Amino acid sequence: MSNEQSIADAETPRERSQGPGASRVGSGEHTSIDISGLELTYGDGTEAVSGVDLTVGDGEFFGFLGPNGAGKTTMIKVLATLLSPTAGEVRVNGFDVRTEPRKVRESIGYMAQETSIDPELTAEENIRFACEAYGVPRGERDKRTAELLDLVDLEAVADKRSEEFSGGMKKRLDAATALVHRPPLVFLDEPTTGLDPKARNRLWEYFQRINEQGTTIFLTTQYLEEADTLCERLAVILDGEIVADGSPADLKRQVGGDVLDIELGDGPGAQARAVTIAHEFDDFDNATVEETETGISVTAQAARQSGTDLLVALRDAGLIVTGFNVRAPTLDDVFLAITGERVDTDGGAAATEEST
Ligand SMILES: Nc1ncnc2c1ncn2[C@@H]1O[C@H](COP(=O)(O)OP(=O)(O)OP(=O)(O)O)[C@@H](O)[C@H]1O
Repeated sequence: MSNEQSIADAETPRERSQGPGASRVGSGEHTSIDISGLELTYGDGTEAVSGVDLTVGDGEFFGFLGPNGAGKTTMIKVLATLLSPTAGEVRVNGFDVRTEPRKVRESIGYMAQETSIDPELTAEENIRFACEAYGVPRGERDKRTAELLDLVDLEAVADKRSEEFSGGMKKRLDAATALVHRPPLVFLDEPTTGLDPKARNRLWEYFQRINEQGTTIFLTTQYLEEADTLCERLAVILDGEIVADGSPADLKRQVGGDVLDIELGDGPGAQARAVTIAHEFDDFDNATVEETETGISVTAQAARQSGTDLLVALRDAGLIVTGFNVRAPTLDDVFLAITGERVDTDGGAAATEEST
């Protein structure tokens, strides 16, 4: 049997936080999320999260990364009280997810992967509906609705049915509905997947604005550029365990050195031979070497100093080097070094934006 609960079970909130930046509720004074020894095993025996310890401070813009199936959505569902932990302690805004789930729900916003807006309703009606569902007092609904339409830049289309909206507009409306009760903490589960860069940028501005106003943000994303731009701190989850935690700059430093990208001319087994030569190279102890589409990529402390020596060694071995570049590591390289795989972002950049 599934241990998943429905957020629709949540009772209408009675107590309400006073808005982004409102004083912290519950016992954890400066901690939005406090997780210790969290385990989540599904009914079929799948261990989706095993032994996670994690703290997210008040007002942080926190990013949670990992390959498909690593356990990101499962973690968000536990934090949003949609799944009950198998073991461990989890407090959200100071409230225990097991014993105080209603208080947790009242104090968070949750933007799931699938938008929850009603296509038959206009933008304004969708926000009003969310105000009702979250128990925003009647006298405040007009002002709150107008504020949110302005915040996500949808005033001009307030009276249009949302089924006519582009993918980016739907996402922005969905984000607005997650905020009607002014939660101090918002979960964004892959909020920009499938959007084109322009639509993505508009959502980024909006997320940055609410974070500047004091809202803590917990974001999962498959776009590492997004995590790099927005997040002050990141954690990487792999097979249900956190394997790295730090600022984007910290994580890049941990990769150890720089990245040397080498392009090779055609030739039988050119890339495989180049990988072997790079591995045999004394200066590149502990280097990460991988084949790329057009050549190889070497991540090593000595990439800058000894890169040309490797190029000479490749030429001496009869390989044709058609180009090379030394650069600082990106989060993509961090991800590769930690998880052994590049992020798969297939299916992204699909929707078109923007008719307004
Ligand atoms: N309802 C379920 N029952 C059983 N196993 C599940 C269930 N939901 C997820 N899983 C498994 O739990 C593991 C973690 O899944 P989860 O969806 O949390 O990963 P994720 O990091 O969010 O991946 P994605 O980026 O693909 O959404 C995977 O092995 C997945 O197959």
